[in-house]
Amino acid sequence: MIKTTLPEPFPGVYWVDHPFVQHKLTTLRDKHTPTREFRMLVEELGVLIAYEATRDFETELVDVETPLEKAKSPTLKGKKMCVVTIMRAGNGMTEGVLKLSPSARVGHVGLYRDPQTKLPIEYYIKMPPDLDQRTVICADPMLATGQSAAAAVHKVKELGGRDIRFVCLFAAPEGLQLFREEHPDVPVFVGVIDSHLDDHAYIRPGVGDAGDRIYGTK
Ligand SMILES: O=P(O)(O)OC[C@H]1O[C@H](OP(=O)(O)OP(=O)(O)O)[C@H](O)[C@@H]1O
Ligand SMILES: O=c1cc[nH]c(=O)[nH]1
Ligand SMILES: [Mg+2]
Repeated sequence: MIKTTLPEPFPGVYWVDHPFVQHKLTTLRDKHTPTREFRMLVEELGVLIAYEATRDFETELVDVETPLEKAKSPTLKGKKMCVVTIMRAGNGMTEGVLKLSPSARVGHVGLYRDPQTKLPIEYYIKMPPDLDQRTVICADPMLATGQSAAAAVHKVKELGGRDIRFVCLFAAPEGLQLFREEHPDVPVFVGVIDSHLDDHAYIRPGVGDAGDRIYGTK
């Protein structure tokens, strides 16, 4: 199980309450934040949330020679990672997660929410073959009803994923509950848990449509 010092508002849900994270999330909320800054912040927050989601990775001591002397110093212990990006909006966060671990493999799950049913429709899947040997970090900035996140993780499991974590920026309590019921084995690392979902299943107060704001499509 994940060891962390973070406060837990729900079992298995870890709130990244760092002041810089909270500050950047507030800038994202602002409807006046332009596309360029929005995209940049989502990427930065991808680094910061993934930083907490990987806190329990093991290290081992190796020999290193500094300019002054020989020393033993920790390195990551053979942990192989795969970042699974939930398109489209997940791509913004994934860029950040990859800054932390540039050699990670990347899997893609293409989903969009049907505006009527609010259910996710799958349009693309591509995963590396050895998912069972990797720690999988699924990234999507928005967890609203939780249906997209749950469907993406079902797909990852179907294709071999075992050690899975979910990283997001904004979550609704309803979505977190659904996700944890479907995937009690998958911890969630979240920037903020908002108040509720509105009649269109948008997170309130939220940020609006994250994909549209990252890519300037509205
Ligand atoms: O928890 P849910 O109710 O399933 O909603 C969350 C999903 O909605 C958004 O994607 P969207 O369908 O807008 O697709 P996009 O990323 O292509 O904009 C978001 O990025 C999540 O994937
Ligand atoms: O609030 C929401 C809900 C789903 N998708 C978004 O981008 N925002
Ligand atoms: Mg969208």
